[in-house]
Amino acid sequence: MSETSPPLVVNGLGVELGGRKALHDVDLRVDDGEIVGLIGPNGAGKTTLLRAVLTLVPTVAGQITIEGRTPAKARGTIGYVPQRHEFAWDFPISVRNAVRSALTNRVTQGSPRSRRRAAVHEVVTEALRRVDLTALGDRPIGELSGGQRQRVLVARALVSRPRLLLLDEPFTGLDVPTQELLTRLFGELRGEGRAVLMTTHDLPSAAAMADRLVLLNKTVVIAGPPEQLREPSVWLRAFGVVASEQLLHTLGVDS
Ligand SMILES: Nc1ncnc2c1ncn2[C@@H]1O[C@H](COP(=O)(O)OP(=O)(O)OP(=O)(O)O)[C@@H](O)[C@H]1O
Repeated sequence: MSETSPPLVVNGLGVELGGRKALHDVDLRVDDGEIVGLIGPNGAGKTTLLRAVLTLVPTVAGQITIEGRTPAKARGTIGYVPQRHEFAWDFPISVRNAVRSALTNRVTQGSPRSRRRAAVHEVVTEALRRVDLTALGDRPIGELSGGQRQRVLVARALVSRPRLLLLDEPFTGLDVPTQELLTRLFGELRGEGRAVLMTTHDLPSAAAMADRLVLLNKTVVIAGPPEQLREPSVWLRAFGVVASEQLLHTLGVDS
């Protein structure tokens, strides 16, 4: 791993799915200690972009570099929070074991053999603590609420202490206390120098917490700090609509 190469650089990325262009000419960069909000309408390609970084979909053009390496070489080093419905919640496993199963050897390989069990216990306990799930460690994952499930997914992403985190709609369907817990946690991760790329439909939260917003509609329409994106036409273009007072109202952008 190169500490000097950025956590994520995407250049001229193209992806085709089912014979149609899902993404074209996408340029994007996420730096250490930065939260980037990936925003766009349904079908804009937000999840596809995350999946391309994870090598879960093939690319047809461009390059992706993760800490200076190809996605194939960087596999297993990225923290990924998929959408909740993508996880097998009916698998008979406890919360603690669900988090432990996401742990890559990289984290404990520096520990002597005799210490390895204790090292695993420590990192799993720490991940559970950070998402406030310590009390539910023995609970079968199938018995969890939606908010608790989301916190399991975040703990799974954190347990290997990745430099780059990809979060796919982490706030969808959460109550306010859980949203606040995750917002606080993502802020802490930024403070630790981690890089976070997060898709969301929660535009006000994204504008409040992200250092930069990337408006995507098959390609990057515009990117910048939230305060620089106050021009209504930018949002209307990104969302492919002519005028939407409600959209602008949601965003707090003056029409
Ligand atoms: N496996 C697939 N085969 C064919 N087309 C696909 C596949 N997966 C996604 N697509 C298409 O690719 C486009 C981008 O989808 P994607 O899920 O990346 O969008 P998104 O921005 O995440 O949308 P949403 O906000 O609805 O989650 C859509 O038109 C979608 O129908």
